[in-house]
Amino acid sequence: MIDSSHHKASLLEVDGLSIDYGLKGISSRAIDGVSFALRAGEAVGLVGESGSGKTTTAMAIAGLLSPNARVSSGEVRYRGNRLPIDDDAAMRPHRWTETSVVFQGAMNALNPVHRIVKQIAEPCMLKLGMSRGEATGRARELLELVGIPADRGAAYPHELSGGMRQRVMIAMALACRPSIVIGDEPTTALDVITQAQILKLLGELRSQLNLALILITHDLSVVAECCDRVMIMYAGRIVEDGAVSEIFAKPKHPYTRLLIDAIPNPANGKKMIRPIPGDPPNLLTRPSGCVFHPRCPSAIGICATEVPSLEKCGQGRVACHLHRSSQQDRVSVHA
Ligand SMILES: Nc1ncnc2c1ncn2[C@@H]1O[C@H](COP(=O)(O)OP(=O)(O)OP(=O)(O)O)[C@@H](O)[C@H]1O
Repeated sequence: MIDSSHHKASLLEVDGLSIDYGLKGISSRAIDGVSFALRAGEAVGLVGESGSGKTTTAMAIAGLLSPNARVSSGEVRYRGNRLPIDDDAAMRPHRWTETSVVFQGAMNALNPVHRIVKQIAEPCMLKLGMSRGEATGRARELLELVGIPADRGAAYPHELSGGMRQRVMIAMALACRPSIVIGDEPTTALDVITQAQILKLLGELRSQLNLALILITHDLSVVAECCDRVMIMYAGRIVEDGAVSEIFAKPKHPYTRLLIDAIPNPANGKKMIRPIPGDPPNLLTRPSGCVFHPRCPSAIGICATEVPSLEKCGQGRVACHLHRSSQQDRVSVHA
């Protein structure tokens, strides 16, 4: 369960959410008991290796789960109301109006045969009930908001640069006035300069519109730049959650520590991303106990047998036996 002190101020609550995917008759758990709360205007980074469940968590919130996904436990609440995330039709009125998504690779998401102004105007007509004229006016305003001159709206997607197309995707995501925007690796396909511009834009829009931002990334340095808070996922679970400043200064979970150590740092001559030793877990044959224990340099006996729950630790939360108060005494004795 999520911390009840968060409830009143929260815009979004994800509470004990577990999602399985069925594939060729086999069901595998993609996220397992994920719980967190998000406040209006907060920027949270969701970080973890490929397959850790970041996108599944995000798609559940946005009501965009794939048809073979099944919510096996838990719920998502928006402004205190339970969302029908496993019912595609019932989710329709909530989609894009409460939470919207900026995907990576805008070229795939945009329709190549329509002018961009039309593509931005479309959701305004469908979701906000605007006339074509009103929707076109709003689309032009949205283009200006994301730094594209309104007259460029007459262009087709292929006539724009990658950065401009990603700005169009952001404009589309804002079309129905959501209060939460999820960026799913929104800058991955872009060069570093354009990446910085897009992240800056997201930060500016966030404060201008009081948007809550969930930024999905493999890249902790992106999080350091634009988020207040970071949640680290491993094998479908949140293993650490806390303020960016605290987590970077003093990571608690050994996996977080390895992720931070892996960031290249030219200042100390570290030029390459250092991979984390061992293989990511196979979700069909999850290790017993803490799923990270086979790769964990600090594992102790209990880690192989008992699943650590995500517990409050300082200002944040961590799921690690080394940080349970009773274990801390034992560890300090042996240190
Ligand atoms: N539609 C699907 N059908 C079956 N399995 C899926 C589906 N989508 C995701 N999965 C599986 O669920 C697990 C979590 O995937 P998810 O995409 O949420 O992780 P992720 O952390 O976002 O990874 P990435 O960074 O690669 O996008 C993975 O094992 C993945 O293979």
